[in-house]
Amino acid sequence: MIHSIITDIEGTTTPISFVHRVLFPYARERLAGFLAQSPDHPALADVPAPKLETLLGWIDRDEKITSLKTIQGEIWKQGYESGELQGEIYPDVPPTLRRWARAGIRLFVYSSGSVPAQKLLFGHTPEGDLTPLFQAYFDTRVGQKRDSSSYAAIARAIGGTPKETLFLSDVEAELDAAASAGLATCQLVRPQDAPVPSKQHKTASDFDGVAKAFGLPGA
Ligand SMILES: CSCCC(=O)C(=O)COP(=O)(O)O
Ligand SMILES: [Mg+2]
Repeated sequence: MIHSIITDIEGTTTPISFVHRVLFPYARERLAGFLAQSPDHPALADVPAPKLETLLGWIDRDEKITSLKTIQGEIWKQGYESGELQGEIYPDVPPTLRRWARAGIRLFVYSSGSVPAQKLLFGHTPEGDLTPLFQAYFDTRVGQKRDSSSYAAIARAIGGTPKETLFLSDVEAELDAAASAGLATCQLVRPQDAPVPSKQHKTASDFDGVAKAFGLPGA
């Protein structure tokens, strides 16, 4: 019986194209301005000089480095607050999350994006503010998403039994790490994002498929 669900963002609730073609370029284009305006921002302390080139390289290699994720989140904040950015969510996600929350299932987010960036994305969707649906948010400060210790730490933080906690992601290595920590897992195989379907984990093409696979409230 699943009592808690932890969801990834990119490729799971949100198209990969939105992250790579909208969010990342938005931050990349404004990075030099951010460095000029906030040279003493604490997240820059861990960035080796030359800072602009280092950060641009990290973005280009899609490095999941906490200081980069913090800085991207700071830049996206201006975009969400001005209305230039709106968080893209797959249409099956909001109604299914609402059904699960109404059934008493506790909902959490774990993404490489910073917690403030996660809240901005779910707080500014075409369906309105989805943040009240989630009990807590986790990012790389808890550990990297391919390390099983990250899932063990999240499971301890949220309480309950790991096997009654379901982790949703499109990335098999993340699901392997979560399964090693004893969590139930399901791979989202979104046709638009074209991931390689796992042979080790249950798969679903949308959140309603997750509901069917685990006997949860669905459409
Ligand atoms: C918080 S939205 C931006 C997502 C992001 O920066 C990222 O690197 C995607 O990571 P995920 O762990 O959600 O695949
Ligand atoms: Mg993902």
